Amino acid sequence: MIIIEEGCGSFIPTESVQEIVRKNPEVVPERYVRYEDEEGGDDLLPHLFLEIPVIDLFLLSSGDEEELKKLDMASKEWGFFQIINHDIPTEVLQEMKLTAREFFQLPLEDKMKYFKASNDVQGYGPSPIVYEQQKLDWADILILQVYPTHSRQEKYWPTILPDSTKFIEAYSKEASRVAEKLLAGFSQLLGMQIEELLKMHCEVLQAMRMNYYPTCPTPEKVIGVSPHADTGTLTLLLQEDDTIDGLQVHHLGEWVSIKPLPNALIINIGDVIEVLSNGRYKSVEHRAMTNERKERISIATFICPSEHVEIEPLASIVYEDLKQKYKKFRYGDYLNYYWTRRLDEKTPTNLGLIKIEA
Ligand SMILES: O=C(O)CCC(=O)C(=O)O
Ligand SMILES: [Fe+2]
Repeated sequence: MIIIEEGCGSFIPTESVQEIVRKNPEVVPERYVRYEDEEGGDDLLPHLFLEIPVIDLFLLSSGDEEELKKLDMASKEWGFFQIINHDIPTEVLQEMKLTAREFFQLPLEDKMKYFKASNDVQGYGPSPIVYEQQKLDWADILILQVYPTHSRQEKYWPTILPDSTKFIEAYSKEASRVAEKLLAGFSQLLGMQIEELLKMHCEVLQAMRMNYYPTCPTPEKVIGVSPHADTGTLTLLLQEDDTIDGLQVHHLGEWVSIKPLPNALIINIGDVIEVLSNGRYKSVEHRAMTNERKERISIATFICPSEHVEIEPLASIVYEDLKQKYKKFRYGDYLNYYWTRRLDEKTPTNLGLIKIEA
């Protein structure tokens, strides 16, 4: 069965996009069509192919001043950057990519064993929605909470693939090591002790979202992942195939396509850093597009504070800026708000809740 039964929870069931394409690769159902004309509305096609800043993680974590400056600039001007010299073994990256690919290649009935309950965020399925008539994303996803280990919902881990747990854990451990180095860099930039930003998280919540974007006969009419900003502290993005474009970042009023360097990780700043820094650093809106030729797989790792942690702009920065630009919020409440927003809202309203208007 492809149409998932109505559950009692808050997410509304929709169909697997991969199945829609498998059954009829030529037709895009109406609910996925965002733009009727071939030009894709006013903003569909990116006009710019720019390279986002590249940061050498080895230099950054050795205390190199220039690299720290680059991190500052990238976080102010882009909210996105790539890291090289992250020291994650190539086979760990390869095995993670393979796990994601093998999972989505499973027959539907096997993937359905991991289908998310309607009141869960974790699990397999299309992008979750909470409004009946909204437009849908052209993607299927698998979300797993990885750390802390007691927060895992093991029923969603694709153990049908014998080594998947080992591979997901190996990659996640590396991702968390990389994140700690970046957090140390941000601590310095924000005028804190080197460990302070990490400590502020209490227990780091680390989740993984594997995104599968099937090919689409009319890619100019659909969106793989709707424009959004990530709610957490940092996101680390691994692309399965560096040669397939898809990620676009909103930069200087335009959508810019991001081309990852081979073996680099793409990092973006989430709302937590935007708020802590009183808006100096930006949690930038981004989206993913599809194409006609080849499906695309990406693996996002979200680094977030514990739900009970309260986030507000750092006093020292507010003092310098003479104005507090965001209200204090509890991270868990913010997360709940995020999951109940509409997918097809054009601009992220998630900060609307906490931004103090000028
Ligand atoms: O697939 C991508 O490139 C972006 C995915 C993304 O933004 C997300 O999972 O939050
Ligand atoms: Fe994202």
